[in-house]
Amino acid sequence: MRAFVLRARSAPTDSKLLIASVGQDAHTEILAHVLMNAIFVAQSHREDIMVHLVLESTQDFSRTISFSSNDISNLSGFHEQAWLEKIAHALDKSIGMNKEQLRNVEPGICVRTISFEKLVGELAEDYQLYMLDKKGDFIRDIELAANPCFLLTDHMPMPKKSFNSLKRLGAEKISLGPKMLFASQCIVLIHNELDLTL
Ligand SMILES: C[S@@+](CC[C@H](N)C(=O)[O-])C[C@H]1O[C@@H](n2cnc3c(N)ncnc32)[C@H](O)[C@@H]1O
Repeated sequence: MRAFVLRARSAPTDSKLLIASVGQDAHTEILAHVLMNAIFVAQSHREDIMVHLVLESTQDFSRTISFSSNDISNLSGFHEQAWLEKIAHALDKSIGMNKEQLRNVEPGICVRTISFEKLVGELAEDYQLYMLDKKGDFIRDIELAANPCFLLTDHMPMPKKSFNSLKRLGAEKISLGPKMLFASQCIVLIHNELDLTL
């Protein structure tokens, strides 16, 4: 299983705001781009991929929306709008949830009121964590674990205090090269590196 976590610090947990923020300062289109590139290939989808989107601009709790590529069905198309609809629907389903609860939204999609820190603490039990960082070890100079989980951010960088807790969880910093890329572009390159080793 390959997992990707997008820490979307500027993404609203209100579905209407989320949709209204496409192309605006919060750049919520990033979430759809990440899902597109993590899960789809031409005319098909990848197997054994988990994507966790953590939306942190909230009045109550962060929302972690998790997508399992093996189980998702009835998407309305291979496009960003289809993913934004799924995210908005999950957010609507999460209204009224208390802290650290889970709700199944539909096959392959669930929403939880857990924080980024709590999520990565759980993931560290099953995955080797890799934090994407231009100053990390170049991806081709290391051997990636069989069960990698890649941690990315939106346009707002990871807060400094998160680095120490991630280090304690064994997270390694990896780089994809000298250019600052979008999170979704990082995902394409990571998939390709792993595809080449299969
Ligand atoms: C648009 S970047 C985030 C930019 C953010 N303002 C910053 O300064 O970190 C989105 C994500 O891609 C990762 N990223 C972008 N280019 C990268 C590269 N060349 N190597 C590794 N990670 C990269 C960043 O670490 C971040 O997780």
